[in-house]
Amino acid sequence: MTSPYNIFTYNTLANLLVILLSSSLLVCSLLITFPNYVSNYPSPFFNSSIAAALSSLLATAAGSMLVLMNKSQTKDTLKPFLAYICVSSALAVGASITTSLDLFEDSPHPNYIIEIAGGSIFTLSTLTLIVLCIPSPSSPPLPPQQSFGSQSLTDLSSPLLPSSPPAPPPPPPNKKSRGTRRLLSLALPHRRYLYFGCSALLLRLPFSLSIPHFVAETIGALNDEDWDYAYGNVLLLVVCGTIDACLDFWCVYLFGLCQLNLVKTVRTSLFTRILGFEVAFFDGTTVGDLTSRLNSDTSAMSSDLTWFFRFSIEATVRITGIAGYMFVRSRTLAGAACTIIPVVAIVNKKYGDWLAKNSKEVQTALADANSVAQETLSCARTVISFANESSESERYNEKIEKHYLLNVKQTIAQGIYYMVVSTFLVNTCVQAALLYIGSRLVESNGLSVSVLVAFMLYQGQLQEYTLQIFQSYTALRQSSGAGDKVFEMMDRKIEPPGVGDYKEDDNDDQRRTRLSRGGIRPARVSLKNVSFTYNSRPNEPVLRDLSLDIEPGTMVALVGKSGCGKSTICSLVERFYDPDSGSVTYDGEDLRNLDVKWLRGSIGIVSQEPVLFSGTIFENICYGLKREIEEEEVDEGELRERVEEAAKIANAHSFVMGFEKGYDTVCGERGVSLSGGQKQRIAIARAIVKNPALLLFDEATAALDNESERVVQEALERAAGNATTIVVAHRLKTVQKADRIVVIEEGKVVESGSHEELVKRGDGKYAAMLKMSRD
Ligand SMILES: Nc1ncnc2c1ncn2[C@@H]1O[C@H](COP(=O)(O)OP(=O)(O)OP(=O)(O)O)[C@@H](O)[C@H]1O
Repeated sequence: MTSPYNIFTYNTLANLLVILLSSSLLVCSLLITFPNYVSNYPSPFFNSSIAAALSSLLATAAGSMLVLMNKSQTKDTLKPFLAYICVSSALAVGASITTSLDLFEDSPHPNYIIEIAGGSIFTLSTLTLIVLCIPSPSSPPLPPQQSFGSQSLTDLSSPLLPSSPPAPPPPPPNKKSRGTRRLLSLALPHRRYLYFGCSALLLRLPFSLSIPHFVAETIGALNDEDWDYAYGNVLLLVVCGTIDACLDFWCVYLFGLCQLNLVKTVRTSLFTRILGFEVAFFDGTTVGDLTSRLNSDTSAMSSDLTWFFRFSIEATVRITGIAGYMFVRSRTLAGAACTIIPVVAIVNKKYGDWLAKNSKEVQTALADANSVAQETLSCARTVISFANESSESERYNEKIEKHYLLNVKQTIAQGIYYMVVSTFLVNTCVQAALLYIGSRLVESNGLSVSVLVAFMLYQGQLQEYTLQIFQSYTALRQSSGAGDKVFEMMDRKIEPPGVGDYKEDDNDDQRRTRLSRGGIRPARVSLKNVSFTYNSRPNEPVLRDLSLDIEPGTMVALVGKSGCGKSTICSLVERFYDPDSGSVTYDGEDLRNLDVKWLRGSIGIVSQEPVLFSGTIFENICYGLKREIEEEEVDEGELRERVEEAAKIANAHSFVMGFEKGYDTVCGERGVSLSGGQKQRIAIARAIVKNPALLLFDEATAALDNESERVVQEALERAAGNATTIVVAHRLKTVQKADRIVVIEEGKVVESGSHEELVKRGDGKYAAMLKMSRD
């Protein structure tokens, strides 16, 4: 194993060596260039020495940047150095070719092909070097399972599940580059749009690039009073411009399509992932936060990513083409036009890093504001009834103000960036320098006016696309800021009771056959020496060494003071949480060995506040048969029959038929258009329509008035007919028919027996509770 000390020495030496070499090259080139320029002596080495000077200047700047950026000394930092040395050599080759071209300068047929090749190598090398400098030097490869690659949607989350045996912990990643690389890999499944988009782009570029040339040629022809040539160029401009415009549609459409698909994929995979999280995760996360992740973060990360591909490709091709054209027409002016590139690279790198950090904060602030809005709007009735509208508005304003201030900061930074880079450096300095050098060349008859005009037009484009290539990088960093938050959630380890952690083992088929529908039912449920504490309150144990055995087909009622742990027992039976010690078994099998989806599918639950979905009554009852419907196990007629049968047992059929649209009546969001008792009866129908082996009624009648309670209680008793039933109840009169009543106190079973047995005891806890409730 290489010691960190060795790597450090190697990296530092490599950097120093490269800087030393390129600096000497720079000094030599300047020594040749300046005397030539000052004396205006037309040396054959004049232009090429400028190129050599520039390339070595770039090499020096890039080398220094690498040293500055090389903070983490990992093995991967070697890669950019090797690439850097290769690119530096390419620069030197480019410069030498350009130099050798001057030897042909006096020949009657200058070799333009070699000139173009020399210029292109120079430009491409420069761009490659800068692009290489931009990412952080240490970018450890993604472990294969974390790369999205061409994986399917479900595959996106599957690698993140705990595996058996547990994988060794991954090495600490470089978050910055990992996020960006992972973001880029997201586009891979949609690469066909990118391929076609890029083809359309490459096809249109020659037409698009030729336009300034025709403009310059027309102006030159007007100057020479060559009218036919001028009109011919105008015609060519119109033809090329029209073709360019038609192909532009396909570029916008295909890249846009890629973006839409990207957003869709990220959203659905994130949504699936979130639904797989364990219940404890939802205890500590607000809905607003999650919707923010799903809406703004996913669209922020995807929108810039697609345009990154488009603009970086377009800009690279345009820059190469323009630089090639410039080097053919005047290498001196071309060299001057390219000097700005490394400066823009450095400024952009700094700006991009800052923007990524700030954009993460902006997204967090927006998520906070969303949480408040979501919470307030979902409890609008309560807010209004307490006349707290203004204080809630104030709370939202505070959060949105923070978001606003962060955006103001970003806008100021944006303003400074455009002022310095775009307006001052590019528009002012470079234009003035080119006009000055160009005028000197025109004065000494080294250049025609039409070439200078073409240069001025092309240099505008050159600078614009140079900026664009860096801005697309900046946008990528910005989207990776939002992407980090999405990936954080994607990578979040699912704790055991989540639905996403299920791993089949050899015994599963056996178990499922034994326990599947038609197998043992109703179910037998046992809790053996169960102790449990919620993670969010580690110092407050809820259940303490609790044991409870529930015979198949019996109804067991859990009673006790508020907060003694009754609902927690139901949550453990549903495997929303795992006990800290002891075990919960279902037909003798520890819940941890069962497919959690299958387990929950065999349990029907009715809680105190049933949540109905916004669809029709029929759809709400069918919700309990989702799997069967998806797998086409029930046909439409059978479905109607089962729904009506369940509704009849739940005492819901008659009131549903009283509605004008019957089962097609819309429940409204969260069932607002139904009364509490009606909602509860729909919820009972929903729970029993799947014919569950175990029914959990968690204070199902607690919120109802006497009449509704009676109807619902009747429904519950009828529904309990075929299943093992656990009833949690406050009102003792609702549990008197239970086979067994279990009294819980401080997380322990303190008494158990039928109503009659417990009453007979006289001095027991139940008898006392009963007496109190009658008083
Ligand atoms: N998600 C949670 N996170 C942390 N603590 C919780 C959570 N749910 C319940 N608790 C705490 O656990 C204890 C038992 O709660 P549980 O809901 O099981 O009581 P309960 O007997 O059903 O009460 P009630 O009859 O009032 O519904 C309480 O102190 C409660 O505050």
